[in-house]
Amino acid sequence: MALHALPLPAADLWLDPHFLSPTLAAALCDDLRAAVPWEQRSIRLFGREVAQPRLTAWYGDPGAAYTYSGLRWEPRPWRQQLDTLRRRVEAATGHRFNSVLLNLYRDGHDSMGWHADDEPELGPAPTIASLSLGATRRFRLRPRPGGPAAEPLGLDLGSGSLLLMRPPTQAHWQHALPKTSRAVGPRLNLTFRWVAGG
Ligand SMILES: O=C(O)CCC(=O)C(=O)O
Ligand SMILES: [Fe+2]
Repeated sequence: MALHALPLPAADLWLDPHFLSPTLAAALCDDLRAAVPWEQRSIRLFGREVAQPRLTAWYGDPGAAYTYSGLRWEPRPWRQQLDTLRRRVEAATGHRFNSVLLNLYRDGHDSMGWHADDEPELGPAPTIASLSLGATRRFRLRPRPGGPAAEPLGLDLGSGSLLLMRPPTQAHWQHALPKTSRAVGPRLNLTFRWVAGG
């Protein structure tokens, strides 16, 4: 029940595989899947609208608006249970967060491509706390072009795990949640963030 440091050069990465109990994690996963107004957003890719291969939702303090893949997102007001989770994550990490992006990966076809969370709203040194619920999926990290001469890393993020990415992780590494051909159930991921102006 504590974060431990993962040895990765030019990064500051911490993992608690058992941040939430399996029972609480499963209950939260079921409840959020049912209660959140999930949307499938599109991103503009080479001038074409492409549906994201996952469902998303965005909650936060008033004014914590965020531009994600060229889209401006106004946050929904905190659900009680998300606010409670935020407070727990803040206590465990020692960082403050004013918003959370929820991703629902319905099955192994849903995914997230390689990226770094380095949008201007996140400031020069973003800290991101990532809570996973439901099916275990492999989260991958690789050095950014010109980044450290280091091997890519794969982390199996299980239900109730908390991953903390502190600076300079986003500056030197990219991450992704690849598709899998394994039969997997739904996975929910919550990334708590601090958005400037919120
Ligand atoms: O689903 C995950 O574990 C990663 C999500 C992520 O990278 C993001 O929301 O920026
Ligand atoms: Fe990310």
